[in-house]
Amino acid sequence: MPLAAVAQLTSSASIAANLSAAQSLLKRAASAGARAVFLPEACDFIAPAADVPALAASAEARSFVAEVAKAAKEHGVWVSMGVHEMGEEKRCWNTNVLVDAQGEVRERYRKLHLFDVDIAGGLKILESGTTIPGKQLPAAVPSPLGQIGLQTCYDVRFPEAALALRRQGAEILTYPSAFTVRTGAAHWELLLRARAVDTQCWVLAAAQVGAHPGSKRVSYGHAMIVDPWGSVVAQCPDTQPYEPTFCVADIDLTHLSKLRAEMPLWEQRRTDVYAEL
Ligand SMILES: O=C(O)CNC(=O)[C@H](CS)NC(=O)CCC(=O)C(=O)O
Repeated sequence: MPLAAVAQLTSSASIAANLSAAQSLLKRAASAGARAVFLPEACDFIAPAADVPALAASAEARSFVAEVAKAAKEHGVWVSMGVHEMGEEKRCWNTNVLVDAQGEVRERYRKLHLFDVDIAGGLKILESGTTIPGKQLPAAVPSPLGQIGLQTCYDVRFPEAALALRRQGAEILTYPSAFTVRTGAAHWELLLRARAVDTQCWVLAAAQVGAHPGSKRVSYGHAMIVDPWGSVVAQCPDTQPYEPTFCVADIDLTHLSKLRAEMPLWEQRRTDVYAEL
């Protein structure tokens, strides 16, 4: 059974430092036997909104995916990574890039749902200030682990997208994330387990953790792997000081097929009564 590694780390505004953290995680995960490594959202950099356009346009940011892809090839692992992809008018796409073990980009998913919230108690983030929303939901990508459906962070709150991915074949859903501490404490595990149970998919959720140097942001962490029954089968430690780390699980598709046969949700939907989502 193929082993998946799901990472947890603390990105800063230094793209070079973040690249070296990613490279070393790939090396460690590959030597632990992982066939694929899942890096969090914004693993190229996390910086104050005002600095995002210049950082995203920098040479280091533009070569980040190619450098990680080189490491993927060197270590023979697939990689999913969340990065800033420079777009138009000083805004970027928030993209989950999937690279195969030959270092070839297999898919780029641009985050559909942007985190524009103003929650009483202080949490105000306007992701659309720096980010262009994606327009497409690419089909799941066949991989040695199974069919991978790409999502990102806040997307986990929109079950329609997860159901659409399952409908066209996903067996694994990825949610590279940088959840806030407040919303994470309330909803992170609940949402990930709910999406696993709704779709009967494996859920791989890499996460940013802790205080990001050079920015006011603090991320919730708790990177985890949820099986299609909704059990949390692996989780990264929450002990401080945070170090780049990963958790692993065997991605068992026999377990998934058995579950889908025992509880055939997709044959039981009453789309004669309500609209298919
Ligand atoms: O902006 C970057 O550099 C990286 N992107 C993020 O951190 C994004 C947008 S601000 N974070 C989330 O979507 C958190 C969602 C969340 O916390 C929730 O749904 O509760």
